[in-house]
Amino acid sequence: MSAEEDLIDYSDEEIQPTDGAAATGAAGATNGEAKKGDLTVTGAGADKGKGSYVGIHSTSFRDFLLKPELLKAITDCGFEHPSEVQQVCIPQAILGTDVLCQAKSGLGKTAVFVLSTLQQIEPVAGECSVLVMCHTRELAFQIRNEYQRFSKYMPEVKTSVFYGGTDIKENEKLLANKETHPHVIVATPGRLNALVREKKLRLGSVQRFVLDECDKMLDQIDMRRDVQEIFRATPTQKQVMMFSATLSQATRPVCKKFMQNPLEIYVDDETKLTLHGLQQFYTKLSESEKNRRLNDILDQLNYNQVIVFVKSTVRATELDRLLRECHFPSVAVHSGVSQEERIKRYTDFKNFIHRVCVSTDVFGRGIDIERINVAINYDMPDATSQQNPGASDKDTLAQAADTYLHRVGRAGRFGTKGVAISFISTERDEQVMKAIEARFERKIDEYPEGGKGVSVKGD
Ligand SMILES: Nc1ncnc2c1ncn2[C@@H]1O[C@H](COP(=O)(O)OP(=O)(O)OP(=O)(O)O)[C@@H](O)[C@H]1O
Repeated sequence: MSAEEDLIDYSDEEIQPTDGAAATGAAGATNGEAKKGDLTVTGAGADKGKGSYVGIHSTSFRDFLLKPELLKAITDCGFEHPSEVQQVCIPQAILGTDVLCQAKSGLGKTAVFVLSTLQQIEPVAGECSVLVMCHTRELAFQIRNEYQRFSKYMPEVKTSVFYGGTDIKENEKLLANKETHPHVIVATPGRLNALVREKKLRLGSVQRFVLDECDKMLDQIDMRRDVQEIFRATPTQKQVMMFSATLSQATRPVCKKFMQNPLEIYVDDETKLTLHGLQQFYTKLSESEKNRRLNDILDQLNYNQVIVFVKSTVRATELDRLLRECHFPSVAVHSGVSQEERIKRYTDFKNFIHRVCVSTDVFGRGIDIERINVAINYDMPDATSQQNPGASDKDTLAQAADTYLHRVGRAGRFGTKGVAISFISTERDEQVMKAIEARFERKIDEYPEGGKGVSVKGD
């Protein structure tokens, strides 16, 4: 049977919606629509008032009535006030309500599910009750670290991360021993599914099922198949939460098939998806001018850390080599290096050992490195029809615009200042840029000669 034939056609699949959430948090909740800043909130518990969001207006994390252990960890992390998305989601999520959430990049979606799952957790030895999945290994690693940060004062809670490219035997060893068996598992779907299929991991105790970057995970057919298989191995009664900065009208019903009466949060006005603190530019040039221009920009801008996106692993390796030859403290992260080395490079970059990271789309979503204040599209994103057989040009351009939004969102996180610069060298690049401008109703300016007036720092 060919791989294609083997695929489950999702539209024919009957996913059993969970009903646990309906029985708990959503019980008695009314459905309606409300506004909270840039967010449109519908579904469970959204409409406790007319025309405005009248959930808990929390100016402090204390208002959520979280466990003291969590509040202490939140203070240690330096979080003072919950962000808009946290204000909207956390009060419902800690009640067990299903959540489908779109919110701008870098505004704290991770803490929504990390805090709300830790708030509800009652760890039992040898049982996993929280399952979080995302699309890349580095992101899984990062999310696990967030769990560790926030569960600092909950030593009884064990968290593990499982992803491909590492020795599966090590995962199996952890799972075979009640003493080391995690209560929270963060994983990429391929490895997780392998563990489930081999019966090394049993998911009968899962109470919370989280998908980060859910559109990416469900739009990609092979990943969706793994996610579905894993979903089916978990109990019917559970809380399901999904998150992304991009959630198209087409993807929303797919996500909702996994849920029961969810709280839905969308940024329906796409113009509100771009980050306020981020200045966006393009620069026109030929392919052969790219290296020189990158050098100039890196010399001109007073950056903290820079991420440079390229379209292939070969180009990432080459560009990184070139930058290091020019004495820029650069590192490359892509799927062409061993997994151990990839995580090492990610960690080194996060720890400021390198200032420039050349990457493929492996780092295009979710990766949170607060000192990145410049994002450069050395190669413009473009979802080709090869990657999306049958997709229309309109759809591939929309996907490229999504990729752009996620990539540039690596700079200017949590309201900080940042700069994004895109290299436009082909007609297709121009088309993609036009699609981005149209979609987000934002004119992107030409990068000024010598970087004049472009400021990347908060002063
Ligand atoms: N309430 C808060 N106060 C201060 N910092 C916060 C708060 N919430 C989150 N942060 C920080 O903001 C940064 C971005 O958060 P996070 O990575 O969760 O964003 P995100 O919404 O998942 O973005 P993306 O869509 O890019 O994945 C992180 O460094 C996080 O620690």
